[in-house]
Amino acid sequence: MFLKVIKMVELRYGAGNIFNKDVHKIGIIALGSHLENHGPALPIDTDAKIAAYIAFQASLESGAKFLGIIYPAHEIEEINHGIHYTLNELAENIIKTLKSAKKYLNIEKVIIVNAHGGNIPLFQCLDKIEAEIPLDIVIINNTVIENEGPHGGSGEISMGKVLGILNEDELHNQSNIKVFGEVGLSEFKEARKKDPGIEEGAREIEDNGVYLDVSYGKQILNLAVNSVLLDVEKLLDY
Ligand SMILES: Nc1nc(O)c(N)c(N[C@@H]2O[C@H](COP(=O)(O)O)[C@@H](O)[C@H]2O)n1
Ligand SMILES: [Fe+2]
Repeated sequence: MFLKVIKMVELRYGAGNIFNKDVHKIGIIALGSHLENHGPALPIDTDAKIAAYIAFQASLESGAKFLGIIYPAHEIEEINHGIHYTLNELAENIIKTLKSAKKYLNIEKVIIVNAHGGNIPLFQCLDKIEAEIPLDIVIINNTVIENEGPHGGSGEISMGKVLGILNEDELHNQSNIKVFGEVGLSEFKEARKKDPGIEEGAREIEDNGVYLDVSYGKQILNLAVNSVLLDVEKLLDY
């Protein structure tokens, strides 16, 4: 049997352009959706790429550890525009991932950057997640969802242009909700009845269509990155 000798190494936690040496205890992980329709102009993993951009940018600017991205996503049953999983399966996957971050990277606090509206009910599982992993704190940051407007609408189109994932040749078709009913979640009548936010988003697409505004896209992304940086500063104070 080979004894694995772990050589003790003095790690330079304070090195590099970081907030301070304690940021290494903080992990930032992205959560979106990889498999859902966002109209003809945006890819099916738009939410995942937006979440990953915000999480990675915030980790670069703060020095906190970028923990990658969660694969599964949840969605309410009244909305069927992609492949989604139960809240329990999503929570179990997050617990497994964060346990691994604790074990291998000694992460003590985590910020989950969520960019998919269907994951919002994850809040209900926060106690379960915190109870099952030996971490101090888990924050779920939904800032980008609070500011982006309708599903596949002008906010996501404009962020998509900034990120280079927008197909501009299809922009004129994006608001054709007879064909692409997922835009603005317009075709999901039950969801519109149950959630005034979804109804408002659908009406916006029906009344105003979809437009591209690069500075609007940059503004939403910067707001989201800055809100994650604020969460990092809050966690450093604990
Ligand atoms: N997809 C979704 N599921 C829900 O349960 C929601 N409440 C919402 N909310 C609205 O849709 C936008 C999110 O679209 P993405 O899925 O993030 O692309 C969000 O801005 C709300 O307007 N969405
Ligand atoms: Fe989504």
